[in-house]
Amino acid sequence: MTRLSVNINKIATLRNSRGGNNPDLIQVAKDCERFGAQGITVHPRPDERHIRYNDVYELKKIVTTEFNIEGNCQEQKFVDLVLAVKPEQVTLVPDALGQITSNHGWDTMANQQYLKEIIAVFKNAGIRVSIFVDPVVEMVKGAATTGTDRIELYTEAYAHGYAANKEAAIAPYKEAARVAHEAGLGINAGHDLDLENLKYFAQNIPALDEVSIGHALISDALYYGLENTIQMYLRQLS
Ligand SMILES: CC(=O)[C@@H](O)[C@H](O)COP(=O)(O)O
Ligand SMILES: NCC(=O)COP(=O)(O)O
Repeated sequence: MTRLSVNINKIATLRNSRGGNNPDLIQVAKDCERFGAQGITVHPRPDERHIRYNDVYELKKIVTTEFNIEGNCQEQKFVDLVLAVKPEQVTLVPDALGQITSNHGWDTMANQQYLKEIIAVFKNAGIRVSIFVDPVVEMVKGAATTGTDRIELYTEAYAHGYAANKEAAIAPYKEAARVAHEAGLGINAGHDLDLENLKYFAQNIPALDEVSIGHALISDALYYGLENTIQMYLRQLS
């Protein structure tokens, strides 16, 4: 069954907006797990716009499901953080500094040697590695040469195309997932997944190990409450 990892970046966004500790990120993470989340995901960015590096150390003390840290491994501070915290999983995302959010996967062909080296560093530390890729067969094949344990399919294109033509939107992801599964790669997915598009995605990607969902889930929680929202998302995966 596909695991739901709740990305709590936007809880930190709200907290930081007033300078105090409300909402309490650590308590929210505990409650997300109590409400049924099967993982906690954070994405500490160099500008610490939401998740701060210190949050990651504090979260490590309390996360009891799976802790997934996403970020750009080309930043040494990120590498040092992950090796110090040793989460269950690190997801490598090739973000540039000024991006408003993550908006592309790795070029696994052009970065093959670099990825091989940095992935080995994390795997030698006992950390499962996932790398963020677009649903492009060549990029998935390139990922399979890097030693990564999993890929995370970048699902923005699917989410944006879903309403107009869900069959067309899912097609590249089905092919990318087929190639990944045949290559022995685990399959994660994330970005802009929500209550409308999640079930269809999971139904069409049978080997899907994990989805990490944040922006839409936290937004939905404003209306439905966090406990109810997490269970609504879990029902889309059951
Ligand atoms: C990698 C990805 O698609 C998201 O997990 C990303 O972490 C979202 O980052 P923001 O919450 O900063 O938009
Ligand atoms: N890896 C995707 C993630 O963690 C959350 O992305 P989003 O749901 O905030 O778009």
